[in-house]
Amino acid sequence: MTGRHNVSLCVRGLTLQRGFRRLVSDLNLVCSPGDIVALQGPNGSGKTTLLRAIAGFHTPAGGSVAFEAEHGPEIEEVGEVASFLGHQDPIKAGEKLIDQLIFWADVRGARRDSVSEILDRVGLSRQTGLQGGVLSAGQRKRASLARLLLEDRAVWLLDEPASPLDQEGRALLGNLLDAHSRRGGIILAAVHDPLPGVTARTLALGTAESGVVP
Ligand SMILES: Nc1ncnc2c1ncn2[C@@H]1O[C@H](COP(=O)(O)OP(=O)(O)OP(=O)(O)O)[C@@H](O)[C@H]1O
Repeated sequence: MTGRHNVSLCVRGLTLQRGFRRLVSDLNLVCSPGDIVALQGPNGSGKTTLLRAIAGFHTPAGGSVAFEAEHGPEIEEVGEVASFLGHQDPIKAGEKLIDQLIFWADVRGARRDSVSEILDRVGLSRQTGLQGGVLSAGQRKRASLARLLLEDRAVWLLDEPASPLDQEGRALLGNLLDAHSRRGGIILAAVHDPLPGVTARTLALGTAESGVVP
């Protein structure tokens, strides 16, 4: 893992729409290195859509999302600085876990030799040779967390990261979030329950503050 992260996130006047439904109006959000934000709101209020818009997977109806690095070269693509962990894990059923992690390491410019240590960190050292399809739901979530660690991006965009982790998995997640924030990483997480192990500021969607009241 490299040194400290120094990326900031600036969301200005963001408006998000799905079909005829406006989910977010004129949202402003600034995150500095180390910030943790919990996105809260009822089902369908737009938490996933907001994460996807910040990740560059959903085109906003208005406004802008910008990442800025304090030092270093200009950021050309979101993927250089952000990892997105969605509802659906990216684990392929018919491939061994270790091979999938090595593939991600290659694609995302990470070191292959860190894969075993990272799988160990997320409690999957005994599952490395198993096919993705036989992993439990919680093990697949742990594998997604391994991908986050492997990619080592500054900004983590997480959709319900604690689901469906067991108690020990939640404690592990809490440690990872805390360590990421202490290194200057930014975390935005859509949640229905408080994030484990860390104190987050809350951004509530589906309220007058987010510009839309359901
Ligand atoms: N691909 C899509 N096409 C059309 N509408 C969509 C699409 N994806 C989501 N929506 C709609 O956008 C709204 C917001 O969905 P979103 O998944 O962002 O909510 P959420 O706050 O993350 O909900 P939950 O708490 O249930 O995960 C919902 O009404 C949903 O039906």
